[in-house]
Amino acid sequence: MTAQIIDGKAFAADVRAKVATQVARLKEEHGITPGLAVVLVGEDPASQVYVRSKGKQTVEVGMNSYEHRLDADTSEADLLALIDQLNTDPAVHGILVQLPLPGHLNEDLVINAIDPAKDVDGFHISNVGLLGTGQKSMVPCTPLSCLMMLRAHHGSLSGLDAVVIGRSNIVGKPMAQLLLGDSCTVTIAHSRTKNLPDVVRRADIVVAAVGRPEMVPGDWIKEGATVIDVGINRIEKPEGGTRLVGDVDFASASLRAGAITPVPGGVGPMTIACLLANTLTACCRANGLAEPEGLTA
Ligand SMILES: Nc1nc(=O)c2c([nH]1)NC[C@@H]1CN(c3ccc(C(=O)N[C@@H](CCC(=O)O)C(=O)O)cc3)C=[N+]21
Repeated sequence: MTAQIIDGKAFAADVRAKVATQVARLKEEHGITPGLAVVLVGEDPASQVYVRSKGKQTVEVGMNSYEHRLDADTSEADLLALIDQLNTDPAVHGILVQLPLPGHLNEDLVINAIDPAKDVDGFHISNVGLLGTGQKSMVPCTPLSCLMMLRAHHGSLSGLDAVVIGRSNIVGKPMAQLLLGDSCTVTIAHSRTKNLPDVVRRADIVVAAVGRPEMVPGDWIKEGATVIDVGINRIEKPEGGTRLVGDVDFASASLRAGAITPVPGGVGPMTIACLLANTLTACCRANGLAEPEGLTA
Protein backbone atom coordinates (compact mmCIF):
# COMPACT_ATOMS: atom_id res chain seq x y z
CA MET A 1 0.00 0.00 0.00
CA THR A 2 1.21 3.51 -0.68
CA ALA A 3 -0.11 5.95 1.86
CA GLN A 4 -2.29 8.91 1.10
CA ILE A 5 -0.36 12.06 1.99
CA ILE A 6 -2.22 14.26 4.45
CA ASP A 7 -1.44 17.75 3.15
CA GLY A 8 -0.94 19.95 6.21
CA LYS A 9 -0.31 23.01 4.08
CA ALA A 10 -3.67 22.63 2.36
CA PHE A 11 -5.45 22.03 5.69
CA ALA A 12 -3.74 25.09 7.13
CA ALA A 13 -4.78 27.25 4.18
CA ASP A 14 -8.38 26.11 4.71
CA VAL A 15 -8.27 26.92 8.44
CA ARG A 16 -6.74 30.36 7.74
CA ALA A 17 -9.44 31.10 5.17
CA LYS A 18 -12.16 30.21 7.70
CA VAL A 19 -10.48 32.37 10.33
CA ALA A 20 -10.16 35.28 7.89
CA THR A 21 -13.88 35.08 7.03
CA GLN A 22 -14.86 35.15 10.71
CA VAL A 23 -12.43 37.97 11.48
CA ALA A 24 -13.96 40.06 8.69
CA ARG A 25 -17.42 39.40 10.15
CA LEU A 26 -16.31 40.36 13.65
CA LYS A 27 -15.02 43.66 12.31
CA GLU A 28 -18.06 44.41 10.20
CA GLU A 29 -20.78 43.39 12.63
CA HIS A 30 -19.15 44.19 15.95
CA GLY A 31 -16.21 46.51 15.26
CA ILE A 32 -13.86 44.06 16.96
CA THR A 33 -10.42 43.06 15.69
CA PRO A 34 -8.84 40.02 17.37
CA GLY A 35 -5.30 40.64 18.62
CA LEU A 36 -2.48 38.19 19.29
CA ALA A 37 0.56 39.11 21.40
CA VAL A 38 3.69 36.99 20.96
CA VAL A 39 6.48 37.29 23.49
CA LEU A 40 9.97 36.14 22.56
CA VAL A 41 12.75 36.19 25.15
CA GLY A 42 16.25 35.91 23.73
CA GLU A 43 17.54 35.45 20.21
CA ASP A 44 17.25 31.76 19.36
CA PRO A 45 17.33 31.85 15.52
CA ALA A 46 14.72 29.07 15.03
CA SER A 47 12.34 30.82 17.45
CA GLN A 48 12.83 34.09 15.59
CA VAL A 49 11.79 32.40 12.35
CA TYR A 50 8.60 30.97 13.91
CA VAL A 51 7.70 34.24 15.60
CA ARG A 52 8.10 36.15 12.34
CA SER A 53 5.98 33.59 10.53
CA LYS A 54 3.25 33.76 13.19
CA GLY A 55 3.20 37.58 13.04
CA LYS A 56 2.92 37.59 9.26
CA GLN A 57 0.07 35.08 9.18
CA THR A 58 -1.75 36.87 11.99
CA VAL A 59 -1.84 40.05 9.91
CA GLU A 60 -2.79 38.11 6.76
CA VAL A 61 -6.02 36.84 8.34
CA GLY A 62 -6.88 40.40 9.41
CA MET A 63 -5.95 40.24 13.08
CA ASN A 64 -3.66 42.57 15.00
CA SER A 65 -0.21 41.24 15.85
CA TYR A 66 1.77 42.56 18.80
CA GLU A 67 5.35 41.35 19.06
CA HIS A 68 7.41 41.77 22.22
CA ARG A 69 11.08 40.90 21.91
CA LEU A 70 12.95 40.89 25.19
CA ASP A 71 16.66 40.46 25.92
CA ALA A 72 17.87 36.99 26.85
CA ASP A 73 18.75 38.26 30.34
CA THR A 74 15.31 39.78 31.03
CA SER A 75 14.34 39.27 34.67
CA GLU A 76 11.37 37.15 35.68
CA ALA A 77 9.80 40.22 37.31
CA ASP A 78 10.01 42.20 34.05
CA LEU A 79 8.52 39.33 32.04
CA LEU A 80 5.70 38.90 34.56
CA ALA A 81 5.03 42.65 34.43
CA LEU A 82 4.67 42.46 30.64
CA ILE A 83 2.29 39.50 30.92
CA ASP A 84 0.25 41.42 33.48
CA GLN A 85 0.00 44.35 31.08
CA LEU A 86 -1.10 42.06 28.23
CA ASN A 87 -3.63 40.33 30.51
CA THR A 88 -5.37 43.64 31.14
CA ASP A 89 -5.07 45.04 27.59
CA PRO A 90 -8.54 44.75 25.96
CA ALA A 91 -6.98 44.79 22.46
CA VAL A 92 -5.10 41.57 23.23
CA HIS A 93 -7.21 38.40 23.03
CA GLY A 94 -4.39 35.87 22.80
CA ILE A 95 -0.97 35.70 24.48
CA LEU A 96 1.80 33.31 23.44
CA VAL A 97 5.13 33.17 25.24
CA GLN A 98 7.54 31.38 22.94
CA LEU A 99 9.12 28.31 24.56
CA PRO A 100 11.68 27.27 25.61
CA LEU A 101 12.53 30.24 27.85
CA PRO A 102 16.13 30.96 28.93
CA GLY A 103 17.15 28.79 31.89
CA HIS A 104 16.87 31.48 34.59
CA LEU A 105 13.12 31.88 33.96
CA ASN A 106 10.59 29.49 35.53
CA GLU A 107 8.40 28.36 32.62
CA ASP A 108 5.56 27.02 34.79
CA LEU A 109 5.40 30.25 36.74
CA VAL A 110 5.41 32.38 33.59
CA ILE A 111 2.77 30.32 31.76
CA ASN A 112 0.48 30.24 34.78
CA ALA A 113 0.68 34.03 34.98
CA ILE A 114 -1.16 34.29 31.65
CA ASP A 115 -4.92 34.91 31.90
CA PRO A 116 -6.31 31.41 31.07
CA ALA A 117 -8.88 33.03 28.76
CA LYS A 118 -6.01 34.50 26.70
CA ASP A 119 -3.81 31.39 26.90
CA VAL A 120 -3.97 30.49 23.19
CA ASP A 121 -1.27 27.82 23.69
CA GLY A 122 -3.53 26.01 26.17
CA PHE A 123 -0.62 25.45 28.55
CA HIS A 124 -2.04 27.14 31.69
CA ILE A 125 -2.91 24.64 34.44
CA SER A 126 -6.55 25.77 34.31
CA ASN A 127 -6.79 24.88 30.63
CA VAL A 128 -4.97 21.59 31.20
CA GLY A 129 -7.49 20.72 33.93
CA LEU A 130 -10.47 21.79 31.84
CA LEU A 131 -9.29 19.68 28.89
CA GLY A 132 -8.69 16.67 31.15
CA THR A 133 -12.23 16.88 32.51
CA GLY A 134 -13.88 17.45 29.14
CA GLN A 135 -14.80 21.06 29.80
CA LYS A 136 -14.49 23.98 27.42
CA SER A 137 -10.89 25.18 27.35
CA MET A 138 -8.15 26.56 25.15
CA VAL A 139 -6.66 23.50 23.42
CA PRO A 140 -2.91 23.33 22.62
CA CYS A 141 -2.33 24.12 18.94
CA THR A 142 -0.27 21.10 17.87
CA PRO A 143 -2.59 18.43 19.32
CA LEU A 144 -5.60 20.39 18.02
CA SER A 145 -4.13 20.40 14.53
CA CYS A 146 -3.49 16.63 14.69
CA LEU A 147 -7.08 16.06 15.85
CA MET A 148 -8.51 18.17 13.03
CA MET A 149 -6.55 16.23 10.39
CA LEU A 150 -7.49 12.87 11.95
CA ARG A 151 -11.18 13.78 12.07
CA ALA A 152 -11.10 14.98 8.49
CA HIS A 153 -9.49 11.73 7.37
CA HIS A 154 -11.53 9.23 9.43
CA GLY A 155 -14.80 10.95 10.16
CA SER A 156 -15.38 9.23 13.52
CA LEU A 157 -12.39 8.13 15.61
CA SER A 158 -14.61 6.15 17.99
CA GLY A 159 -13.17 2.80 19.07
CA LEU A 160 -9.89 3.15 17.20
CA ASP A 161 -6.61 2.13 18.85
CA ALA A 162 -4.38 5.19 19.14
CA VAL A 163 -0.77 5.23 20.28
CA VAL A 164 0.85 8.55 21.19
CA ILE A 165 4.64 8.29 21.35
CA GLY A 166 5.88 11.00 23.70
CA ARG A 167 4.52 12.28 27.01
CA SER A 168 5.28 16.01 26.89
CA ASN A 169 2.92 18.54 28.41
CA ILE A 170 2.73 20.44 25.12
CA VAL A 171 1.95 17.54 22.77
CA GLY A 172 1.79 13.97 24.11
CA LYS A 173 -0.46 14.44 27.14
CA PRO A 174 -3.01 16.84 25.60
CA MET A 175 -3.04 14.72 22.41
CA ALA A 176 -3.98 11.68 24.47
CA GLN A 177 -6.79 13.65 26.16
CA LEU A 178 -8.22 14.76 22.83
CA LEU A 179 -8.12 11.22 21.39
CA LEU A 180 -9.78 9.90 24.54
CA GLY A 181 -12.41 12.62 24.14
CA ASP A 182 -13.11 11.24 20.66
CA SER A 183 -13.47 7.73 22.16
CA CYS A 184 -10.21 6.20 20.99
CA THR A 185 -8.49 3.53 23.08
CA VAL A 186 -5.37 5.48 23.96
CA THR A 187 -1.86 4.34 24.86
CA ILE A 188 0.84 6.85 25.75
CA ALA A 189 4.24 5.35 24.97
CA HIS A 190 7.61 6.85 25.91
CA SER A 191 11.29 6.10 26.34
CA ARG A 192 10.67 3.50 29.07
CA THR A 193 7.87 1.68 27.27
CA LYS A 194 8.55 -2.06 27.01
CA ASN A 195 8.48 -3.46 23.50
CA LEU A 196 7.59 -0.19 21.77
CA PRO A 197 7.54 -1.77 18.28
CA ASP A 198 4.73 -4.16 19.27
CA VAL A 199 2.79 -1.40 21.02
CA VAL A 200 2.95 0.72 17.87
CA ARG A 201 2.01 -2.27 15.67
CA ARG A 202 -1.39 -2.48 17.38
CA ALA A 203 -2.31 1.08 16.52
CA ASP A 204 -4.86 2.30 13.98
CA ILE A 205 -3.55 5.82 14.73
CA VAL A 206 0.08 6.64 15.52
CA VAL A 207 1.02 10.11 16.73
CA ALA A 208 4.80 10.45 16.97
CA ALA A 209 5.96 13.34 19.18
CA VAL A 210 9.35 12.54 20.66
CA GLY A 211 11.78 14.79 18.82
CA ARG A 212 14.09 12.01 17.66
CA PRO A 213 14.79 12.01 13.92
CA GLU A 214 13.21 9.08 12.04
CA MET A 215 13.02 6.88 15.14
CA VAL A 216 9.83 5.10 14.02
CA PRO A 217 10.62 2.72 11.14
CA GLY A 218 8.01 1.55 8.65
CA ASP A 219 7.90 -2.01 9.95
CA TRP A 220 6.39 -0.76 13.24
CA ILE A 221 3.37 0.56 11.33
CA LYS A 222 0.24 -1.59 10.96
CA GLU A 223 -0.95 -1.92 7.34
CA GLY A 224 -3.38 0.92 6.65
CA ALA A 225 -2.76 2.85 9.89
CA THR A 226 -2.87 6.64 9.99
CA VAL A 227 0.46 8.21 10.95
CA ILE A 228 0.70 11.76 12.29
CA ASP A 229 4.30 12.92 12.54
CA VAL A 230 4.75 15.81 14.96
CA GLY A 231 8.56 15.75 14.93
CA ILE A 232 10.44 18.60 13.29
CA ASN A 233 14.14 17.69 13.41
CA ARG A 234 16.87 19.45 11.50
CA ILE A 235 19.60 16.97 10.50
CA GLU A 236 22.88 17.23 8.60
CA LYS A 237 22.82 15.97 5.04
CA PRO A 238 25.73 13.70 4.05
CA GLU A 239 26.51 16.05 1.16
CA GLY A 240 26.48 19.07 3.51
CA GLY A 241 23.70 21.46 4.53
CA THR A 242 20.64 20.45 6.56
CA ARG A 243 17.13 19.15 6.00
CA LEU A 244 14.00 18.69 8.10
CA VAL A 245 12.81 15.20 9.01
CA GLY A 246 10.09 13.93 11.32
CA ASP A 247 10.11 11.35 14.09
CA VAL A 248 8.91 8.77 11.54
CA ASP A 249 10.95 7.29 8.71
CA PHE A 250 8.69 8.63 5.99
CA ALA A 251 10.02 6.50 3.11
CA SER A 252 9.39 3.14 4.79
CA ALA A 253 6.29 4.20 6.76
CA SER A 254 4.49 5.49 3.69
CA LEU A 255 4.73 1.99 2.15
CA ARG A 256 2.59 0.57 4.98
CA ALA A 257 0.44 3.41 6.31
CA GLY A 258 -2.98 4.22 4.92
CA ALA A 259 -2.31 7.92 5.39
CA ILE A 260 0.63 9.92 6.68
CA THR A 261 1.60 13.54 7.33
CA PRO A 262 4.88 14.69 5.73
CA VAL A 263 7.62 16.81 7.35
CA PRO A 264 7.83 19.60 6.39
CA GLY A 265 4.32 20.45 5.23
CA GLY A 266 2.34 18.41 7.77
CA VAL A 267 1.62 19.27 11.39
CA GLY A 268 3.87 22.38 11.44
CA PRO A 269 1.83 24.66 9.18
CA MET A 270 -1.40 23.48 10.83
CA THR A 271 -0.02 24.35 14.26
CA ILE A 272 0.30 28.01 13.30
CA ALA A 273 -3.14 28.00 11.66
CA CYS A 274 -4.62 26.60 14.89
CA LEU A 275 -2.93 29.36 16.87
CA LEU A 276 -4.88 31.86 14.76
CA ALA A 277 -8.04 29.81 15.24
CA ASN A 278 -7.52 29.81 19.02
CA THR A 279 -7.03 33.58 19.01
CA LEU A 280 -10.32 33.99 17.16
CA THR A 281 -12.02 31.62 19.62
CA ALA A 282 -10.61 33.56 22.59
CA CYS A 283 -11.83 36.83 21.07
CA CYS A 284 -15.35 35.47 20.50
CA ARG A 285 -15.54 34.14 24.07
CA ALA A 286 -14.21 37.40 25.52
CA ASN A 287 -17.01 39.27 23.75
CA GLY A 288 -19.77 36.78 24.53
CA LEU A 289 -20.17 35.88 20.86
CA ALA A 290 -20.83 32.49 19.28
CA GLU A 291 -17.67 30.49 18.71
CA PRO A 292 -16.42 29.80 15.19
CA GLU A 293 -17.63 26.44 13.91
CA GLY A 294 -15.15 23.73 12.96
CA LEU A 295 -12.21 25.57 14.52
CA THR A 296 -12.41 24.24 18.08
CA ALA A 297 -12.10 20.77 19.62
N1 LIG B 1 4.69 28.75 23.25
C1 LIG B 1 5.02 28.08 22.16
N2 LIG B 1 4.06 27.63 21.33
C2 LIG B 1 4.39 26.95 20.18
O1 LIG B 1 3.50 26.51 19.42
C3 LIG B 1 5.78 26.76 19.89
C4 LIG B 1 6.72 27.27 20.80
N3 LIG B 1 6.31 27.90 21.91
N4 LIG B 1 8.04 27.10 20.59
C5 LIG B 1 8.55 26.51 19.37
C6 LIG B 1 7.58 25.50 18.82
C7 LIG B 1 7.84 25.12 17.39
N5 LIG B 1 6.63 25.44 16.66
C8 LIG B 1 6.50 25.27 15.28
C9 LIG B 1 5.40 25.71 14.57
C10 LIG B 1 5.33 25.58 13.19
C11 LIG B 1 6.36 24.98 12.49
C12 LIG B 1 6.29 24.88 11.02
O2 LIG B 1 5.43 25.44 10.38
N6 LIG B 1 7.23 24.13 10.38
C13 LIG B 1 7.31 23.97 8.92
C14 LIG B 1 8.75 24.04 8.45
C15 LIG B 1 9.44 25.31 8.84
C16 LIG B 1 10.91 25.29 8.45
O3 LIG B 1 11.20 25.10 7.24
O4 LIG B 1 11.76 25.46 9.34
C17 LIG B 1 6.77 22.63 8.50
O5 LIG B 1 6.72 21.70 9.33
O6 LIG B 1 6.39 22.48 7.35
C18 LIG B 1 7.44 24.53 13.18
C19 LIG B 1 7.50 24.65 14.55
C20 LIG B 1 5.75 26.03 17.52
N7 LIG B 1 6.23 26.08 18.77
